[in-house]
Amino acid sequence: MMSSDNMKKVVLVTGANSGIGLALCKRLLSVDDQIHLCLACRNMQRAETARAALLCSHPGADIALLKVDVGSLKSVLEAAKELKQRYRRLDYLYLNAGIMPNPRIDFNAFINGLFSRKAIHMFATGEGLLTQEDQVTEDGLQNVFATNVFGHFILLRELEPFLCQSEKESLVIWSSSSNARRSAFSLTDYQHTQGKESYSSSKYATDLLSVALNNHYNKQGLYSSVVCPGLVMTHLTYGILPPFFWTLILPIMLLVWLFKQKPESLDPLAKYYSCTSGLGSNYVKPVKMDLDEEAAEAFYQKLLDLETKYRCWQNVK
Ligand SMILES: NC(=O)C1=CN([C@@H]2O[C@H](COP(=O)(O)OP(=O)(O)OC[C@H]3O[C@@H](n4cnc5c(N)ncnc54)[C@H](OP(=O)(O)O)[C@@H]3O)[C@@H](O)[C@H]2O)C=CC1
Ligand SMILES: CC(C)=CCC[C@@H](C)[C@H]1CC[C@H]2C3=C(CC[C@]12C)[C@@]1(C)CCC(=O)[C@@H](C)[C@@H]1CC3
Repeated sequence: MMSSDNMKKVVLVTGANSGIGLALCKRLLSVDDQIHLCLACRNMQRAETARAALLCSHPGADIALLKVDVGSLKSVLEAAKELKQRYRRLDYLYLNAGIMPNPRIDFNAFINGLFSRKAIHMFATGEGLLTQEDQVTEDGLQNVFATNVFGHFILLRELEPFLCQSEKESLVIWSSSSNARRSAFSLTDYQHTQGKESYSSSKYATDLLSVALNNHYNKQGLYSSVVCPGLVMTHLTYGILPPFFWTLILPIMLLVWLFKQKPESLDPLAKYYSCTSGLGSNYVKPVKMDLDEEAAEAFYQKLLDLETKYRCWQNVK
C-alpha cells in the first residue's frame, strides 16, 4: 500500500527563493496545496526565508529545502544524490534558476531602435540592447551556460529514473526568455565564450535542448516545455536598471504589451509566453520557436559529449 506521502505529487523548483521562482511556488500552492514542494536553492538562509514566506500564505503546506548551486557540477551531483535518497517520484521539475551577470545597456542602440520600425520588438525582447560580461566557473565552463543550461541538464540526467517512470508522466519546465535569439547562439561556440550576449545564447540553448529532450524522452513519459515569463521586476531586472528607472519607463512598457495583446495542447516547438497585462487580461500564448530539430539534436549530442567529459573528470578528481 502507498502512504499518502508517497502519493503526493513532488514538485522541484530551482531558484525558488526569489523572483519568478518564489512567485511560482506561491502560485503552485494556491492551485494545489497537497503537493510536496521542494525549494532548490544555493543559499540556505534565503531558502529558509522563502519557505517562511510561503508558509505564511499557506500554513499547512509541505515544503522541503534542497541545497544546490546549479553552476557547480559537484553541487548538482550531490543534490541529485540527496534527492534520490529522499524521494521515490518527481512529477514536475521547474528549471528556473538563472543569471544575467554584469548587464550593460547599449544606449545608442536604444535611441536608434526607439525611432525605428523595430521599437515594439525591441521593448518586448531587448534585442540588440543588452550585453553581459561572463566568467569561467571552477569546472572550466562559462558561468552563464553552466548555470542557465548545463547544471540543469546534468540535474535532469541524474534524475532520469524518477522522471521516466512507466506508470506516470513527468513534466520539465524551463524558464526561457523572449531574449533567446538564434543569432546569439552558435553550435561551434555553444558556451558563448566569444560574444557578449551569453544570456540570450543560453536561453536559445534552453529552447533547443527542450526540443531535443522531447524527441529523446517523450516515449519514456518525460515531457519538456519552455516558458517565457515576460518582463518581470526581479533581482535580475533590477541588476539591469535600478527600480526607479523601471518605474519611469513602465508606461512605455505597458503600451508595448497592450499593443501585443491577442488572445489564443502543449506544442514541443512552441514557447509559452505570459501575456498578462497590467490592465487585466490574463493568458498564455504559444509562439513557434525560431529553431530546427537538426540543430536541437546536434546541440543535444554536444551536451552529451560534454557530460561524458565532466563525469570522467569528476571520477579522476
Ligand atoms: N525577470 C524577467 O523579466 C525574466 C526572467 N526570466 C528567467 O526567469 C528565471 C528567474 O529569474 P528572476 O526570477 O527574474 O531572477 P532572480 O534573480 O530574482 O531569481 C533567480 C533565482 O535563481 C537563483 N540562482 C541563480 N544562480 C544560481 C545558482 N548557481 N544555483 C542555484 N540557484 C541560482 C537565484 O538564487 P540567489 O538568490 O541565491 O541568487 C534566484 O533564486 C531566470 O532563468 C531568468 O532568466 C526570463 C524572462 C524574463
Ligand atoms: C535606457 C532606457 C530608457 C531604456 C532601456 C530599456 C531596456 C533596458 C529594456 C527594454 C526591454 C527590456 C527587456 C529586458 C531587459 C531590459 C530591456 C532591454 C529583458 C532582456 C530582461 C530579461 C529577459 O529575459 C527578457 C524577457 C527581457 C526583454 C525585455
